[in-house]
Amino acid sequence: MGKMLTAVGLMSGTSMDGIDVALVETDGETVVRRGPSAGYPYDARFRDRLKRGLEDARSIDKRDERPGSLADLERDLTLRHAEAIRTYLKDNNVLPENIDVIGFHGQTVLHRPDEALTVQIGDGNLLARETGIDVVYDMRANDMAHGGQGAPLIPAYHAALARGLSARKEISAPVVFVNIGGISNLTFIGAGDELVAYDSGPGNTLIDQWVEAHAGIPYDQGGMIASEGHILAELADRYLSHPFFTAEKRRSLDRNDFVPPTGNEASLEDGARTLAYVTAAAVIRSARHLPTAPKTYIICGGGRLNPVIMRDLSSLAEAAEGRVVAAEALGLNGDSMEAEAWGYLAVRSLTGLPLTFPGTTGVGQPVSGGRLASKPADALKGHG
Ligand SMILES: Nc1ncnc2c1ncn2[C@@H]1O[C@H](COP(=O)(O)OP(=O)(O)OP(=O)(O)O)[C@@H](O)[C@H]1O
Ligand SMILES: CC(=O)N[C@H]1[C@@H]2OC[C@@H](O2)[C@@H](O)[C@@H]1O[C@H](C)C(=O)O
Repeated sequence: MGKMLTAVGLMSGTSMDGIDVALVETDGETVVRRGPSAGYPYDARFRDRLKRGLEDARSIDKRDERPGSLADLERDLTLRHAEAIRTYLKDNNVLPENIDVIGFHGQTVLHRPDEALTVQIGDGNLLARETGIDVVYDMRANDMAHGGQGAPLIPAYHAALARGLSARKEISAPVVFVNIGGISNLTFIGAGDELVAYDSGPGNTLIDQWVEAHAGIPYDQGGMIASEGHILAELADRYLSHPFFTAEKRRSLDRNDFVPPTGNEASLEDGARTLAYVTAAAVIRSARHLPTAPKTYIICGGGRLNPVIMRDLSSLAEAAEGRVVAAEALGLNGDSMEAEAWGYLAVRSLTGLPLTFPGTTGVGQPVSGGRLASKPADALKGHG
């Protein structure tokens, strides 16, 4: 076993709902301990600023450009991450000097894999100065520079978790991890640790945008709105016949690749119901491109908290002899898994281990990645 490091991962995902923080102890291969985790939600005003940031990012053609509001937003986003770290460490009685590295995802504001362009805002150097901890950030860029899609990156961590689960009797192989965040992605672990992963379709973003526009709320909590509606077959078919599902090659998704229905296409309830179905059916449809049909689907991400999505997923998976389990049923944490992954990947980056593989992002050969921002030489900064 290599040198054991303690890493804290920070994730601000495509749902733009807040910052997830989690701790892992790892040598970059084996995850020895998963520590405490926490979520720090963004307030509505900051979410609106992030949404404006996505608009401003549309004009970027070089990844270090920061047009419009983006420079200010990057700074404020980073300061919010620093605050999240401080609160997390204090609440969990962890001293900053006991953390070897922070894995910092930042916020994706633009993702155009066909143009080899992916932009995550987040200032690693500022975060290192603010926290007094080394930071590994910008972990998608090197994959793209080597011909990969730049996403998904979590599969290496899923593979490490799967190694720890292999003895569990309730799991039949092959296993697939499904992350239902803003966008959904899946990681298939086949015989001999074969790793195949890709984005699988819209996750919660369409539902979130729909209920925000029609009910002024950020998401359909507990699927309550969807459970009052009916699936509109024609609308569902329109989403599920998108060329994304039938294309020869798997590609990673940008938040704006799928757009919500227009206002008069459905009632609030029928829209939410149909989009929940689309989320589930997109996963199963994308799973058709896997080498063999999965027997166990392990569900992570916020979408697992929507029972309407989970019921649809279960019945669609059962029809193909698969079984759906939430991450918690296996002792995993479906909310903090991405943050854990970013901590794990930061340690892999420090040790030069690959973050991505031909089977996960389409990169030509396994590559490492990430940039290191070292903590200030004069050790810990005060927080004033
Ligand atoms: N209790 C709940 N009931 C229904 N849906 C929920 C619940 N809690 C969270 N969600 C959904 O999950 C979303 C957040 O999921 P998650 O935090 O996994 O996304 P993310 O990390 O931002 O996305 P990505 O994985 O695409 O980067 C919310 O926007 C919401 O739609
Ligand atoms: C470009 C980008 O930020 N992509 C995200 C997004 O959210 C889910 C899906 O699309 C996945 O490809 C990725 O995040 C996960 C955590 C990943 O890279 O593994």
